[in-house]
Amino acid sequence: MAWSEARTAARECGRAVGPVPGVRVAVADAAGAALDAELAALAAVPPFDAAAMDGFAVAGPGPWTLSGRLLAGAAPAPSPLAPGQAVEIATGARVPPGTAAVLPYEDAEHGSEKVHGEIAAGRHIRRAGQDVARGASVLPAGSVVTPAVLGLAASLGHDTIAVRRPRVAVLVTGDEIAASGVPGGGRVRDAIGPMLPGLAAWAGAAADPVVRLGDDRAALVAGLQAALDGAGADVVAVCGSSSRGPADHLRAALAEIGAAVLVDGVACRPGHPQMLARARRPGADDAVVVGLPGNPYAAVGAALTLLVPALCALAGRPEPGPPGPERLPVAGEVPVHPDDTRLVAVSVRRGRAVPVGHDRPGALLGAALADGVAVIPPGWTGPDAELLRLPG
Ligand SMILES: Nc1nc2c(c(=O)[nH]1)N[C@H]1C(S)=C(S)[C@@H](COP(=O)(O)OP(=O)(O)OC[C@H]3O[C@@H](n4cnc5c(N)ncnc54)[C@H](O)[C@@H]3O)O[C@H]1N2
Ligand code: MOO
Repeated sequence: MAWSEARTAARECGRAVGPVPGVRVAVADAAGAALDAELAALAAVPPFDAAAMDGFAVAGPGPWTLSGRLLAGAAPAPSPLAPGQAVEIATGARVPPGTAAVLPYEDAEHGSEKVHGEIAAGRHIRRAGQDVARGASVLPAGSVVTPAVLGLAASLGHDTIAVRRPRVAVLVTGDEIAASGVPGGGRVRDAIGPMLPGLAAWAGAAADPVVRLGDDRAALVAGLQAALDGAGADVVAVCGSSSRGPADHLRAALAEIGAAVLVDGVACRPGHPQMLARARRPGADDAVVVGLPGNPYAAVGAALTLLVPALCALAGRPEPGPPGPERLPVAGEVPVHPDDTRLVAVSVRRGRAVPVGHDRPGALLGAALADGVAVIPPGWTGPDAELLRLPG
C-alpha cells in the first residue's frame, strides 16, 4: 500500500473504532490528553473586580483621605468607598464598591493621611469577567490539554476534567532482545520499548509497561489476548515479527485471534513491513493493532505512519505538529526511490529541512539528531517535502 494511503487507513480505522470513552481525572493528571467535552467557565476571569496595580483605590475627585489597607485574599471592604476617600490596595485585592480608579504608588504623592494624583476613570481595575464570562465555552472537545490549558482549567474553577486518552499495550518480540546490559554475542538491546511511551504520550495516549516476548507464536497470541481482554488496551503495538521470516508470527497470530488486517506492508523505506489490524475486544469497542518493524528507525517511521495517526484519531484530537501539512525545501542530497516513499531524518535550519544522516533502518542516531522526518515520495524531484515532526 502507498505510504499516504496507509496513513489515511490508520486515521480512518482510529475514527471508526473511537473515540475512546472519556475519563474524569484531576487537572494535574490531564496533561497531553484530549478534552472529552468543551471546557466551560465555572467562574469568570477575573472572578471579581480587582486592583491591577499596587497603590490606592480612590473614589471621586482628589485629593483623597487615606484610611486602611486591602491585601489580596483579605475579607471584602466593610463599606463602599465614599467620594474623597482612598484605601491602600495590593494588586489582586478586591476593589471596594465605589472605587473610581486605582492610582499606582509611582503616580501618587502621599503621606500617611492624604493622597494626591491624576486618575482616569476605571484605570488599573481588572473587571470581573473582562477576559472570560462565567458559563462561557472556551475550548472545544478534542483540544489537546497543553500546560496552558491546565492552568486555564484551574483558573476557570475545575478540579477535574474529562479527557480521552487511548491506552496502548506494547509487546516487544524477539529471542535476541535484552531489556538491560551491554549488547553483544547475538543479543541486542530493546531500543523500541524505551521510545514508545514518549511517542504515545506525544500523541495523547498512555502506554502500559512494555511486555517482552520471545519469538513464539503461542506467546504472541497469549500476549495479544491478555492486552485486549478486560476491555484493556485500545491499541496494541507489536514490535518485531512483522516481516515474513520463520520467527515472524504477527500475521498468523492476528489470524488466530480473528483480527481484520487493514494494512500489510507499506511502500516506504524504512518501515515497509508494518501492519494495521482491527481486533475484537470482549465487551468493548474494537481495538487497533499496529505492527512495527523490529529495526528501530523503521519502527519510528511506522509509528509516524500508522501509530500516531491512529492514536490521535482514537482520541479525536489533531495530530501533533502545526495544523495542516508542513512543507519545507530540502537542503542537500536525499535518496529518491522509484516506487517507495523515503522517510529521511532531517533537522530544520533557517526554514529548510537538512538531512542529518545516520538514519539507516537499524540505527536511531539520525532520529535522535533530527527535528523531524522529511517525506520523499517516489520519483520526487523537489524542492519541497512534507515534514513530520518528531517529539522533542
Ligand atoms: N525476506 C525479507 N526479509 C526481510 C524483509 C523483507 O522484505 N523480506 N524486510 C526487512 C526489513 S526492511 C525489516 S524492517 C525487518 C523487519 O522484521 P521484523 O519486524 O520481523 O523484525 P525482526 O526480524 O524481529 O527484527 C529486525 C531487526 O531488528 C532488530 N530488533 C528487533 N526488535 C528490536 C528492538 N525492540 N530493539 C532493537 N532492535 C530490534 C532485530 O534484532 C533485527 O536485527 O525485516 C527485514 N527482513
Ligand atoms: O524497511 Mo525495514 O523497515 O528497512 O528497516
